[in-house]
Amino acid sequence: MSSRAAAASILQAVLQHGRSLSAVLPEYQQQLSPADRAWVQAVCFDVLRELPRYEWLIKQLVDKPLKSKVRIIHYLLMVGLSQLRTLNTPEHAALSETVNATSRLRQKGLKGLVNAVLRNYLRQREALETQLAQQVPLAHCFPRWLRDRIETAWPEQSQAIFTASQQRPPLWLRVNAQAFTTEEYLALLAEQGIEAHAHAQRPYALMLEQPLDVRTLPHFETGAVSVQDISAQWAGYYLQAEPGMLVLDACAAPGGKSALLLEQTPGIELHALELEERRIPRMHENFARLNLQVKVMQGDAAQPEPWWPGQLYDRILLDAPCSATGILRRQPDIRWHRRETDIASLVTLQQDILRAQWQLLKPGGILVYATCSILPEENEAQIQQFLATTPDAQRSEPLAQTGLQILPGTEQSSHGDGFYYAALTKRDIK
Ligand SMILES: C[S@@+](CC[C@H](N)C(=O)[O-])C[C@H]1O[C@@H](n2cnc3c(N)ncnc32)[C@H](O)[C@@H]1O
Repeated sequence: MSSRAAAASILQAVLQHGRSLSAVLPEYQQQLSPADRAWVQAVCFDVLRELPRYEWLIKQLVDKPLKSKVRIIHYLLMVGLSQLRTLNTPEHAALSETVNATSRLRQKGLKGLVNAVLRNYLRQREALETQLAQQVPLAHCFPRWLRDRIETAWPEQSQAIFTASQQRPPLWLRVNAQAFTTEEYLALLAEQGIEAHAHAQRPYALMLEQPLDVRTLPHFETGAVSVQDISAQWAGYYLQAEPGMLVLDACAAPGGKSALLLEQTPGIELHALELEERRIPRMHENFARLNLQVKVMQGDAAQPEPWWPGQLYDRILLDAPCSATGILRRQPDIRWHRRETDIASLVTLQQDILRAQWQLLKPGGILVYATCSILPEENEAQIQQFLATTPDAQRSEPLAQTGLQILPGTEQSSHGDGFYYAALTKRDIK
C-alpha cells in the first residue's frame, strides 16, 4: 500500500468509522517502511488537528460533496492538501503521488477530480489561506462544546491552550535513578551529539532538543531512560513515599508512574492495578526492561473486593481515567470522538474510584489524585466535592491550599502536558 493511500484509509477509519487513531495507525504502519511510517503519522496528525480547516477547504474546492461510496477520496484530498499546506512536500510529488493513490484506492475514475482540486488549491492558495484564517480561526479546530468549556474555565489562558494543543510535543525523558545520575546521562548523550537539558525542579527529567527514535538512546534497552512527559514526573514528589511503605498505583497501565516511584524510592513495596487486561502485557514489558519488581493486579479500582490483598496502603496514586483534554496534542482524534455527555460520566467514575480507594488508605496515609485533564469538574471541583463529603480527608503539603492545575502552553507547564494533582491525607478521627 502506498503511504498516501494508507493515510487516507486511516483517516476514514478514524473519522467515518469512529475508530481510535492509536489503534488504527499501527495496523497500517506495519505495512510501511520506517520513513513512510513517520510520514503517515505526520499527515494524520496534521489533518486531525486542523480538521475543520480541511473540511472548509474541500467545500471551496469541490463542487458537490463526494458520495458515501467514494468517501475515501474525500480523505485522500485532505492528505493531498496536507502535503501542500503543512508538510512542504515538493508540489510535483504531492500531486502525482496523490493522484496515483486514487487508483490504489480503486477509484481510478476520480483521478481527474483529485488532480483538479489540488491544482486549484495551488492556483488560489494565497486567497484561500487568507480567507481560511478568518473563517476557521484556531479555536474552531476544537469542537464547540470543548472550546466553550476551555474558554469558560480559562478565559486568560485559552488561546495559549489552543495553540499548545496543536503543536508537536517535545520529547521528555526520565533518567533511571538506579542506573545513572542526570549529569552522567547528559554526558553520554553529549558523546553521541544529542542535545538535551535538565529540568530545574525535577532532578531526573531531561528534554531532548530534537525528537529521535528512543531505541537509539544510550542503554535504552537496559533501562537507563524512559519516555515520560515532564508533567507526569511530578507524581512521586507529591506522593512522598518512603522506603518500607506499601504503595498502590490504582490505575497503572502502561506503568510509567509506577516505574518512576520505584526508581526514585527503591525499597517501597508497589502494587500496580489495571482494569484492562489487554493493557497489562505492556506493563510487564516496561517493568522487565527497567528490572523493577512490581505486583501487577488486574481489577476495578472502584470495586476492591476481588483483588485487594487485605492490607491498607501507606500511599495511593490515583491517576484516574479522564477526558485527556490535557494531552490533545498527543491524541489529535480524541476531540472528535469525545462527546460532551462523556464528561459527566467520567466525573462519576472518578468519584466512585476515589471513594473506594479512600477506604484502602491507612490513617495518616496520603492519596494523590491526578488526571491529564484541564477541565475543573474532573479536577479541583471533584476534589472540593470529595473534601466536603469526606470528614477524614484533608489536603496535604505541599498542595495544602489547592490542587495544582498545569495548563498546556503556559510557562508553568515547561512545554509539558496539561495535568492536575491533588494530595490528600487521611486524618485519624477515632
Ligand atoms: C491515565 S491512565 C494511567 C497511566 C499510568 N498511571 C502511567 O503513568 O503510565 C489510566 C488507566 O486507568 C485504567 N482504568 C480505567 N478505569 C479503571 C478502573 N476502574 N480501575 C482500574 N484501572 C482503570 C485505564 O485502562 C488506563 O490504563
